[in-house]
Formats: sequence, structure tokens, C-alpha cells
Amino acid sequence: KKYELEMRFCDEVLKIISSPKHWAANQYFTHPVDPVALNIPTYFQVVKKPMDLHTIRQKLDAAMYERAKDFEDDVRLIFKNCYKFNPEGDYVYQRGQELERLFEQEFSK
Ligand SMILES: Cc1ccc(Nc2c(-c3ccc(O)cc3)nc3c(C)cccn23)cc1
Repeated sequence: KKYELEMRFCDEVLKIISSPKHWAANQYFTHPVDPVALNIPTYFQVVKKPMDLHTIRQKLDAAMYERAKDFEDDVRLIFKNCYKFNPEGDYVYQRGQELERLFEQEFSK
């Protein structure tokens, strides 16, 4: 019972932070970073564990998270990767901060 409740909470949070309503904040994080498309060939040397919202959706739907904490760790990995690769103050860096604020608000309810 507790497991189902935790996963339902994660599903709700994921729906909110991934929604088109918050496109300005989530647009850079909805799908895996494509280093070829973005012309950032060093990306996979800098970011060892890529993560994105679509991959998290697939893992949640495949019951790959045992606890809400594991879901949280993957979401926070998106922010860590963003802050590691994008220059501080850069436009994408600031979108990451915006999405992190939204996540904190929803995940702490
Ligand atoms: C030369 C350069 C500099 C910065 C970026 N950042 C960036 C990222 C990004 C997202 C998460 C992440 O962990 C790393 C990068 N996604 C984009 C997109 C979709 C369009 C334009 C820039 N984008 C791209 C190219």
C-alpha cells in the first residue's frame, strides 16, 4: 500500500514538472541531451550519468523505482548535469534552477 502511494505521488509530481504549462522551465530537460544535435561533443565526458524527464517517465512506468527517494535522485540528476555542463548564469542553467524550484515546491507537498 505504501509503495503504491509513493509511486502515485511521484507520478503526480512528474506530470506537473513535465507539463506544457511549465514549458519555459522544462523544455531543455524533456528528452535526452543530443550532443550531436547541440554540437557539444564533450557532453558525455563531462556528464557521466545523463538523465531527462522522458527517461524518468519510462522508468516510473516500468516500476524501476523502489522508493520515492530513487525517483527524486533521478530528477535531481537532471539539475546536477545541467549545472555541471552549462555555464553558471547561462540561459539553460537558469531554466534548470527554475525547474528545480518547481520540483522542490511540488515534491515537498
Ligand atoms: C554550446 C551549447 C551550450 C549549452 C547548451 N545547453 C543546452 C542544453 C542542455 C541541457 C541539459 C544539459 O545537462 C546540458 C545541455 N539543451 C539545449 C537545447 C535543447 C538547446 C540549446 C542549448 N541547450 C547547448 C549547447
